Order: sequence, then C-alpha cells, then structure tokens
Amino acid sequence: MENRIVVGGVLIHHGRVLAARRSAPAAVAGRWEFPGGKAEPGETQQQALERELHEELGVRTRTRQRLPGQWPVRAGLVLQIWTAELLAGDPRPLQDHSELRWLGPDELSSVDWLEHDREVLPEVARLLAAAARPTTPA
Ligand SMILES: Nc1nc2c([nH]c(=O)n2[C@H]2C[C@H](O)[C@@H](COP(=O)(O)OP(=O)(O)OP(=O)(O)O)O2)c(=O)[nH]1
Repeated sequence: MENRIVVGGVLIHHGRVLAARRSAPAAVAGRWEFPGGKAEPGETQQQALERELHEELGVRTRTRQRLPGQWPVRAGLVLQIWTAELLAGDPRPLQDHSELRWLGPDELSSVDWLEHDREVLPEVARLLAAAARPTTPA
C-alpha cells in the first residue's frame, strides 16, 4: 500500500512560529503540533498544506520549503513537515485545535509537542534565528 502523507506546517511570522494544541483524537488531544493534515489524492503536499491551514485556521498561506526527515505516524501514514509563509489573515482555532500560540526562539520548548514535531525544533530554531538576522548590505 502506498503511504499517505500528512503535511505539518511550520508557519513563521514576525520571528515566531505557530504552535497548535490538538483537540482530538483522544490519543493526541492536548499535545501541540504544526497544524496541517492529510494530502488528498491528486493534491501536492504544498496544496494540501495551504488547504488545511485555510480550513483549520482561516488563513491564506504559501508553502515554502520541506524540512529534512519524515516520520511514520501509523501504518500507511507518513508525516512530512514544510515551512509556510502567512499571506493573509490572523490564525484562529476553527477546526481540530483548542488553542494556538506564537512561539519565539526562547519559547520553543514551552509546550508539550507531539514526539515527531519535537525532532524538528532544532531546525525551526535555526530558521527563526535566520529570520531575525539583519540582512547585511552588499
Ligand atoms: N497535522 C499534523 N498531524 C501530526 C503532526 N505530528 C503528528 O504526529 N501528527 C499526527 C497526528 C494525527 O494522527 C495525524 C494527522 O492527522 P490529522 O487529523 O491532522 O489529518 P486530517 O486533518 O487530514 O484529518 P482527517 O480529515 O482525516 O480527520 O498525524 C503534525 O505536526 N501535524
């Protein structure tokens, strides 16, 4: 059976990343994740993430780069994580989440992340640091 992909979105805005607290199912409720969901047949991962972030948070985004790694969630389901840019809207927990928080570089460990998501935090910290660095004039 071909693996189905779950896409998680590292949404970075003004030097902070969005963390979302899941409201269901029971096994993962209360844990924090990068919002997203399963790609539908025929959809690219980029399209899937943009659709899921619109459904779940009410925002328009653009998917940017895939982060290294992939993680088996359960049989037939693999998590991949992409960064995304916020184009329009203010994220609200419309679906699947009970709370949202923007986390700065010093706050990344302040929430109880799902195990797989925790593994990409060093990369997320690097991205936040790079976003904060002033660009040097040529
Ligand atoms: N969305 C998301 N899911 C994650 C992450 N990390 C992680 O282990 N998961 C797990 C939790 C879920 O078992 C599964 C994703 O399912 P989901 O419920 O988000 O997918 P979906 O929105 O398409 O759900 P549905 O329409 O099938 O109900 O992957 C993550 O960062 N983001």
